[in-house]
Amino acid sequence: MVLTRLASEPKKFQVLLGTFIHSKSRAELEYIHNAAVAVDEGGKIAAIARECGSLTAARDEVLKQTGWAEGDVDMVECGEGQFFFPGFIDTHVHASQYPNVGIFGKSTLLDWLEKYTFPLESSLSDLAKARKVYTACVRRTLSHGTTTATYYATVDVPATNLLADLCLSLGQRAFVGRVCMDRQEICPSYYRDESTEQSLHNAKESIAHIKKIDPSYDLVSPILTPRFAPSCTAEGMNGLSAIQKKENLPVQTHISENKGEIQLVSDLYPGSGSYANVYDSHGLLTPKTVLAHAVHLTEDEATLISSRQSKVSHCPCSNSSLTSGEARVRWMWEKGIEVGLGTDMSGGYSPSILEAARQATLTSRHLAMQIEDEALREKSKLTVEEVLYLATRGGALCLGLGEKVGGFEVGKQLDAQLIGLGCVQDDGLRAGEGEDAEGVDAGNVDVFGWESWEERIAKWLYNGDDRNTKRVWVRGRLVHSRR
Ligand SMILES: O=c1[nH]c(=O)c2nc[nH]c2[nH]1
Ligand SMILES: [Zn+2]
Repeated sequence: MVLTRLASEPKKFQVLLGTFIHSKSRAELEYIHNAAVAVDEGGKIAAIARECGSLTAARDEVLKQTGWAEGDVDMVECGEGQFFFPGFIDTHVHASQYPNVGIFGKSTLLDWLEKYTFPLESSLSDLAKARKVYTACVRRTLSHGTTTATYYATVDVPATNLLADLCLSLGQRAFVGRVCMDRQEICPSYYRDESTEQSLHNAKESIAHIKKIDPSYDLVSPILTPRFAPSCTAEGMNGLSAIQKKENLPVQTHISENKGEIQLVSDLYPGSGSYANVYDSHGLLTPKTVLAHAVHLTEDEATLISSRQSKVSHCPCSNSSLTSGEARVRWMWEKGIEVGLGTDMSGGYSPSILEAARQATLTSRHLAMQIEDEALREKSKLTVEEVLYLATRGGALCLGLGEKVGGFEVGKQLDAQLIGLGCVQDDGLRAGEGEDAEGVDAGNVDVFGWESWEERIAKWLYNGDDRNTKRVWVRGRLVHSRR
């Protein structure tokens, strides 16, 4: 089958034809074959025709349902070995740290911040440099299928606003956070807010900018971003909580990533009882709060976080790179906490949520190896289906986007990726020898033709990369194409 190019002047409507795969539940993927998804001019899914026997029948059915004339529609058809998958959701990523991916040596969190991270972030007050870094970051993450990213920018307001502008123009759904660091004795003198008052003022400035460029926060939303408890004062956190309540905004921060960090929090907030209590007593544990890492949470902290309906971003690449530890996803699920995935660049070494999903399975296996009881050990391992849920619907729920994105349903927006795997022919070569049918390198995944769909997905998870991400759409707009 031939994949139709989108015309440079897109038509009003689109119909995607082929196989659609998405999470039905945490445990189960749904495979919808011979299907058509109709997308309206606003990027919303208007109709779906499922299991029609052939793509022609699916196309006819969806045109009948919508009443659209064929001439008004751009058709996008899966090629051999291709399928549509929901766009990935990165619930925790530092756009400002993108140039440092892979550069962490043997450091752990607190020395890594001092040595690698604060100097880079502070240098992005140079707007030309910020433009270069942020453009590369947004383009790179889009190319890996990340349709929604929850970004930390820096303390600098103009650079943060620039990141929001770029997300809007490049078409990535994003939460953009100006980083609050108002605790003078902890934050480096060259990289911090001048005062608590200034910190809150700057947070509001960034919110006002985003409101101006995207008044309904349709694509880009501000997110309140106290860096982590050690870098913020009590007054600063209380002030952010007041803004949160007034504006009903999301919040992101870090929690319990590293033992030295936890000790620092306990020293700075004596009598608080726990790291989670520090945020809670300053009004920052809300249903719209995403807490990154949560590696060393206690039972009581998990119970508190669950009772506040706050969410957790699991960042396995980062937790391994900075030797922070292993977050217990299934334990958090059992506590009733919603969990998504974060790349946490550049604590994490990769811009890819597929890589984060892969590492989530491996981290769960490292946890399993510490369990004596065989049944419990098996249960603790995360499955392919579960980590792909974390990467899509789980992330959407963490960000309050569960009704908008994360799967293929009528009424949701089309945030999706077209995945192509390499099809091995009878001579052992792939079409075009080393290239797929489109003349583009199909990457590491060789499909021999006898694999079930479940096996193809497992091969994609464990060996896939951005070469398999052929097209990416956000709100129906084509935002990345490998051609
Ligand atoms: O992984 C992390 N990355 C950061 O930039 C950071 N700041 C505080 N705590 C952090 N953890
Ligand atoms: Zn982080």
